[in-house]
Amino acid sequence: MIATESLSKRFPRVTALDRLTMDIGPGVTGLVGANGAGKSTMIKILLGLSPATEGRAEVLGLDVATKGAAIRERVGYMPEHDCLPPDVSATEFVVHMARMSGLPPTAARERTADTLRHVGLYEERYRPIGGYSTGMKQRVKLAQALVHDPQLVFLDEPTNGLDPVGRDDMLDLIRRVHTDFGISVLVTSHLLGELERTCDHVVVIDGGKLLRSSSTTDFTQNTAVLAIEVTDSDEHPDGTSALRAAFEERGIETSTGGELPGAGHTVLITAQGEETYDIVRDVVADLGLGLVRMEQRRHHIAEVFRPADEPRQQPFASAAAQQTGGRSDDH
Ligand SMILES: Nc1ncnc2c1ncn2[C@@H]1O[C@H](COP(=O)(O)OP(=O)(O)OP(=O)(O)O)[C@@H](O)[C@H]1O
Repeated sequence: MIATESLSKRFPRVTALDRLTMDIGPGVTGLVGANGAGKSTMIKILLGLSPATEGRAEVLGLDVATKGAAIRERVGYMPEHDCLPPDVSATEFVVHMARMSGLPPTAARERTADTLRHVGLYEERYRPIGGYSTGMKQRVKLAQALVHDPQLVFLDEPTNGLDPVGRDDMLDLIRRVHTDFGISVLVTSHLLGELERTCDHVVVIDGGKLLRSSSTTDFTQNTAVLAIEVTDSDEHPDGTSALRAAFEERGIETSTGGELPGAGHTVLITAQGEETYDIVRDVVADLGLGLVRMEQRRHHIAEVFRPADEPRQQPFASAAAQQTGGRSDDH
């Protein structure tokens, strides 16, 4: 779908993209990087709106240097910043964008109604956009990117400014753009964590350079940590503590499951090999407890780039910012 080869973009004072080579297939792909990493610059080059300084890129097999108009016919674009006219309704605006894309009047109206229904704006579609919430405005921007039924959409920071619930809704919507309509998606974010459940593939850039390009499952490989949850019993009213004590007696270090709800009932141990599973089975049986869950923990994408001993190299927003949906330099 997208291929770049040694792509660079130099502004007088800054190199926004530095010899970046990548290959992106169909599906939902996340382009992740801190603010200023070069994400928006990449999208503008891929749309043929801004020329690269060197290197080349193709979108849907079309050269960005010479086929910009043909690319924009086939690709939808949701820009990062607010760009909506306040005095017109979502219907008027999206119909206008559909007409600009070349749809005849009737088709434009029909596609607009369908698309606004899909993004969850059907009820409010005749109200002026100026009175919309941030989440509703983001949906209008998404609708205008989809209205001409593109093969691919570029979504630039679509969760920007949304609260955690609004972000989850938007991420679900993005996933459905692909599953319901077969449209491939390139979505940018400065929050690694939010792309984990949305994207099939993640490309990470920092300072205009490619840090990593992998499928999401490669990022989230199994760890050696086993999470175990047991029932309580009459003999052991606190089954979790009894289990921890039994492991410690056998020289197996334990910890609890972290901050998540219910984590206090989860015991974590490090698997040394297949025999660890037998040990767990025997320990739980000896205590007369019920085994509720035993599973291998998976990495979270953000952990891959947040090694505990190298916090200064972590190029992305802090975990706290990820949880609150905040960003340090909103603009
Ligand atoms: N037209 C321009 N002229 C000069 N410098 C620019 C221009 N556009 C972008 N830059 C610089 O290029 C670098 C990459 O910017 P870009 O907007 O692509 O980053 P980004 O990853 O999209 O971040 P953000 O989410 O903050 O927009 C930044 O240092 C930015 O200041």
